[in-house]
Amino acid sequence: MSDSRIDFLVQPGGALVGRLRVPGDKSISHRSVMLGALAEGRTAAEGLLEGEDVLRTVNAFRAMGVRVDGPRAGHVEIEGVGLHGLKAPAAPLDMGNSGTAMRLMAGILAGQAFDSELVGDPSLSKRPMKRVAEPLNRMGAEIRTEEGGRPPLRISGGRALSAIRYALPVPSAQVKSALLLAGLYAKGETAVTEPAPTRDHTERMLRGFGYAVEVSGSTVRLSGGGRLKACRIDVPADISSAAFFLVGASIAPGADIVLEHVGMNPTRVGVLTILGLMGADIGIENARESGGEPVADLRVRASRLRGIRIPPEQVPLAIDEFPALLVAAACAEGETVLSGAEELRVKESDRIAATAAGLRALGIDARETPDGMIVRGGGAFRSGTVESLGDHRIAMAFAMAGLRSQGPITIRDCKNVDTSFPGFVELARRAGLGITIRGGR
Ligand SMILES: O=C(O)C1=C[C@@H](OP(=O)(O)O)[C@@H](O)[C@H](O)C1
Ligand SMILES: C=C(OP(=O)(O)O)C(=O)O
Repeated sequence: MSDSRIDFLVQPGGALVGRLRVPGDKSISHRSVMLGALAEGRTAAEGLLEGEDVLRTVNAFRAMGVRVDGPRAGHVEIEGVGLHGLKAPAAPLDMGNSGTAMRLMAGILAGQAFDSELVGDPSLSKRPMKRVAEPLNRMGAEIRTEEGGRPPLRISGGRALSAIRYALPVPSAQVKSALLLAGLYAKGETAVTEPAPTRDHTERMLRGFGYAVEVSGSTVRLSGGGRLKACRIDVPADISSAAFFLVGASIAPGADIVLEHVGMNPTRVGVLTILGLMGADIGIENARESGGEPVADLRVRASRLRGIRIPPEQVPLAIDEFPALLVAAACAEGETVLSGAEELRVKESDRIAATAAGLRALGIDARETPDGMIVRGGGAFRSGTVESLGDHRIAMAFAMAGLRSQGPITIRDCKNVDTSFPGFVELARRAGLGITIRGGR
């Protein structure tokens, strides 16, 4: 987590070939550590993501007295302290770049007997937190934000929480999860209704830890006062990390890769649906169930993509994949229209603005709209420099553009790739991308 900047330099051409496994799912990894810490007994997980975001979650629990062995080579063991066994941290808990860590931790900390504070890096410090603070305060928590609902979050302990029924104003698995986690500490039944399906890893994993969770239609319910029992977890490869290779192999002439053990949770496969509509050639092999989550190997071969109107209902199911999908759109014949995706403006960067600017820097006709983008594709990228704005997904998406570029591409400020995908450069290079790291500015 050094301050030195790095850039990526990507040479034009190449193809992606071979078999590879991308690192563990970030959403599932955060939740494994959180529920493992709050459970009774020793939880063991395999395939955990050792990205900086997840390490922030690990360190936060260590600072609250939880023993965590590892992670090493994806293996971690957590000595759970039970729902009421956390200790007051001596200093603010630093969630780094991670929105998931900050919002889910807010739900957990709202139910503790001690005061706490959640802080983040400059990117996280700009992101909206009222979306969790407001409903948690309605449950009886006392969470104060900075001006404009931004971090830090100052959480007063010792409040008795009562369950609420809450309709999420925006589709957000992070807000849903924060409320469910606070609901473990609340008197009565917490009910969260979503306007559209979002990732359901919290619901699945709570059940894996022996906690009763009821799902009917778009509403999730649980009652406070139960216990979590330690379990074993197998974390699948992250489909959001696989997405870069799904796009890269689709746009690179001659590409043929297999991505192994990819998480195929139905609330996460929007990227496959959207690429499928664009004409991508993705085969699903060896579909199986592993530790409560569906997984499969994905075989991807180069294909001619066509522009589409992205169905708005797919947006929450592919929410982190749009930087990569829009790079694919730039290589597709005709126009691609993304709408209903205003949430992209409040991620690690404004991903609509950052992706449109990056595409234009590489000679592509990309027009921003308030809630999406219109991209005219079909040609190749030209040589240029893309500002990632410190956003890991912007950096990795534009690295793949090199596969269809007429000249080298420089991508600036890429060190945050380590938040979600440590080893990206090595893995991409081994698969055939001409990518190197430059000590930046
Ligand atoms: O719950 C999660 O693990 C996540 C939910 C999504 O955020 P929102 O809930 O803000 O949409 C996603 O963008 C993020 O990368 C991970
Ligand atoms: C939005 C993301 O993560 P987070 O909200 O956890 O920072 C992401 O990984 O793309």
